[in-house]
Amino acid sequence: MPRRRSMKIQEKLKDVVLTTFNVKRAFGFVWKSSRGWTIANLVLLFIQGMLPVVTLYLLKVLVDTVAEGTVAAGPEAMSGKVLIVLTAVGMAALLTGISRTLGLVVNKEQSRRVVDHMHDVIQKKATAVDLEYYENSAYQDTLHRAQEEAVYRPGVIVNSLAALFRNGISLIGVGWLLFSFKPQVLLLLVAAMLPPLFIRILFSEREYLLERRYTSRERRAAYYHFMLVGREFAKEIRMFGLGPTFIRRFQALRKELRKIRLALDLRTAKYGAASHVFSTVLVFGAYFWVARDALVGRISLGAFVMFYQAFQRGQSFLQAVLENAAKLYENNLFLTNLYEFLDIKSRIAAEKNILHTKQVEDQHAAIAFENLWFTYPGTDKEILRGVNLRLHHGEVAALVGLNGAGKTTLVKLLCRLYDPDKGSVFLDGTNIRGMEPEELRKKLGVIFQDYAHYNLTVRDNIWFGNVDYSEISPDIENAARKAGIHEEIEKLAEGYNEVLGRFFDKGSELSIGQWQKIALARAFFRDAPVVVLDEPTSSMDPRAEFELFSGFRDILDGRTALLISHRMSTVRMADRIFVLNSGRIVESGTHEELLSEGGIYAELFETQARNYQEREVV
Ligand SMILES: Nc1ncnc2c1ncn2[C@@H]1O[C@H](COP(=O)(O)OP(=O)(O)OP(=O)(O)O)[C@@H](O)[C@H]1O
Repeated sequence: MPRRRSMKIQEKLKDVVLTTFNVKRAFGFVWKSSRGWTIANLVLLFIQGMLPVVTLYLLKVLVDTVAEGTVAAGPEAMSGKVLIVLTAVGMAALLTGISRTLGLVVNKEQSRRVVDHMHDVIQKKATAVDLEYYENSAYQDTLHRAQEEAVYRPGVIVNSLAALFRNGISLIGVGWLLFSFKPQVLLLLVAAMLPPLFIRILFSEREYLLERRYTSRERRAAYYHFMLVGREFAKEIRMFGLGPTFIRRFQALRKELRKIRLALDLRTAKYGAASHVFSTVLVFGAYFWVARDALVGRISLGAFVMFYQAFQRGQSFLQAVLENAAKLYENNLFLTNLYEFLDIKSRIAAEKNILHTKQVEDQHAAIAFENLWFTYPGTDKEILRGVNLRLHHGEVAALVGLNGAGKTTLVKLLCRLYDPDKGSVFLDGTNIRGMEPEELRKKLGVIFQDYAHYNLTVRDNIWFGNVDYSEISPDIENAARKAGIHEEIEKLAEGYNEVLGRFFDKGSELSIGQWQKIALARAFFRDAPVVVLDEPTSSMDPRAEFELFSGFRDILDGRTALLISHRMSTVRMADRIFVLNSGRIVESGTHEELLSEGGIYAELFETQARNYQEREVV
């Protein structure tokens, strides 16, 4: 039993040491962010580390010279020597001050660079992970933890390493001085520092585990804060009087988190205080011992002063070394959150073993969905259950179905934001799983129902549809014309350079219908062979919708289009209409064909038509 216990302790110790010095990756971030500044920092640290040892030695020389002067040779004979030693002490003090001031500047700049570099690393990863992760709460927890910690922890690690390095150098020098006088005192010094270190490491780990356990609660509190201060919810919060409720919920969550953290802090303080009592007793024991040696004349006065100073300074160097080692451990532990995030693998990538081309007959299809089955990860409801659908080149197709039928899901599979559980999607006869996702997405001009409102210029909003083109491309205007928004943009004070939304100063807010037209312009600017529009006119007035669709085929100019809409006026102009129901395509044909079939489409159409007529009668 004791043997097993000692093995466990050994393993834990190994684990702690490995975690503490697992600095390669963190150092890599720092090195990449600023090589020159890192080198400058290291040089300054070395100088700063050496200076205290030099100063201590000069102190010994000074005291001994003064003592020699007063006792033996007389003050005049020694004053020249004292002056030289004092000048050296002064120079060392000056150098210490200069290197500290320079060190501060270098350190601040280096930290800023590290923070910016870490933002870059996180942003690149966040834009590369599969969409699936954004719709998954475990991922949101990981992202939250990575963002909370990652930006500043590598910088802190480097600072801890730097302090470890600087204090380590001083400690080695001071330790050597102490050891040469009285080796036992050095051992006492080390023994005094170990219990506080142990407590620090133990409670760092507990804090880390606690933060992991409460991430989702922390995120929930952050969500209430986001709703309370963000614009998106501002209207409803006022209309429904939700402010006090949200504030109460936020406070309750924060109070709970505060209570848990305070309990841990109190426990840390309790054990920390006990360990400090132990250290203090040892340290004062050592002082007493050395003072006795001086009293009985076993060591010189200079040696006693140096010894006393060296012991005091050695104590603070050792404390700093251990403190920084503990910090390294803690920060590395927290950086695991970042590594967990950075190590997320994207599943969506070009697959080499995929059979690229289908049978000859299907090569004529612009898009082909073949027997698609799909369930969202982490759920068990089959959304698509064997979808077969083929669109010809240049065809304008419409997809209809009840809310939740899976229309948007089908588009997500076409864009490879998800992969189906079974079945395949072909674009121009090529299995999309064999294509690089970026290449595939370049061929698709898609606007989702929840399109983005970029609070940037009109030009940016349209240009983002294809950033491979010039920012001042005349096609930006052409796209706006096609979407029926050009005239309205011209009326804005700054035209295409007007900032949209109210996020920034002097931004112009648009109506939802106008935003929708801007999003459409973005899709048209993409200039992709396939255009997919999910509810493109849901917020447009009937005239805007009519104008858009009466010129729609000209706009498409031979491109293939898939429209998803609940508006039958949009749907009926399509060459072919597909009805998605219970995870399958259950009807397909032209508007007239489907009406005469008398199925789901006919029912949807007639319900809408009746509704309009009734409203007109009323
Ligand atoms: N990220 C997701 N995770 C889990 N389930 C989802 C996710 N997105 C959608 N669903 C579910 O998939 C089903 C189909 O959703 P989808 O958005 O494809 O429907 P839709 O036909 O486009 O509906 P609507 O007409 O309302 O836009 C819905 O039942 C929805 O609850």
